[in-house]
Amino acid sequence: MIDLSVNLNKIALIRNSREGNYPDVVAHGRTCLDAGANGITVHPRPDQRHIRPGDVRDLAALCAARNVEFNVEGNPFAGATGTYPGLLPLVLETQPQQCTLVPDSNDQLTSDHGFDLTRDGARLEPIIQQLKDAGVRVSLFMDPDKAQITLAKAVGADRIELYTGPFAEAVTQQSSEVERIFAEHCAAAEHALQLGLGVNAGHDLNLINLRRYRNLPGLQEVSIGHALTVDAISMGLSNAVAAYVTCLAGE
Ligand SMILES: CC(=O)[C@@H](O)[C@H](O)COP(=O)(O)O
Ligand SMILES: NCC(=O)COP(=O)(O)O
Repeated sequence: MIDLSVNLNKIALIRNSREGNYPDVVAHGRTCLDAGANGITVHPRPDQRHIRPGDVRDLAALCAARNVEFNVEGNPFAGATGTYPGLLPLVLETQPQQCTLVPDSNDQLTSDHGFDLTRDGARLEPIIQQLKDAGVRVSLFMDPDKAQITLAKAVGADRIELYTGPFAEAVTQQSSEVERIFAEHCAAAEHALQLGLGVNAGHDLNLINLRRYRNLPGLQEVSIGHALTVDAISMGLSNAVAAYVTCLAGE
C-alpha cells in the first residue's frame, strides 16, 4: 500500500484570508485522518502565506496523539524572518517523523524543481545529520536524475521525494511525453531503491495522474494537497449549495 499524506497548505490559505480560525486547520487534519489518510504534510513558507508556525506545533500534537506520520517540508536554507523561526528550528522543536527538504527560494509561488546536490550537497550534509540526530527522517525533493539521486544517498538522506510536476502537467496536456517521463521516474525510483533510499513523490498529483503514477516501483508515500483540496470543493459543492437553498427556504 502507498501511504497518503494530506498536505493542508490550502486549508490554511483559505483560513488566512480572514482573521480568526475558520476553517480550522487542525480539525481538517483530523477529518483527513478519520477518512483514512496515513499522515499529514505541511510546507511552511517564510512569508506564512498559508501554514504558520502555530499550525506546525498544533498538527505535530495531533499526529503524535493519533500516532501517524507528520511530514514537514521546506527550504532548509531559509533563516528566521519576522515571526517565522526558520525551518530547522521549527522542525527540531516539533519533531515530525519526516522532514522533506525542498530547494525553494523565499518568494517562490510553489516548488518547481529538485535539489542540485552538486551545488548544495556540502551545505546540506550537516543539516541532514542534525535532523537525523534528532530522530527525524530526512527526505530530499529531487528530480528523476540518477546521478543526483546517488548524491542524495552520499549526503545522508533516508528517502527522496520525486518531483512530479512535469509528469502531472504532461498527463493534463495529454502529451505524448507521459510515458517517457514516467519511465524516467521508474528508473530513478529503481536506482534509489538499489541505493537503499525510500521513495516518496509529490506535486500536482491527482485522481487522474495517480492511476499511472501509483505503479512507480517501491513508491512508499505520496503527499497531496492542491488537487485534493480542489476535489473536496468540487465533490462537496452541490451538497453545500443545496444545504444553503434548503436553509433559505426555512427548512
Ligand atoms: C514540495 C512540493 O511539492 C510542494 O507541492 C509543496 O509542498 C506545495 O507547496 P504550496 O502549497 O506552497 O504550493
Ligand atoms: N510534497 C508535495 C505536497 O505536499 C503537495 O503538493 P500539491 O499536491 O499541493 O501539489
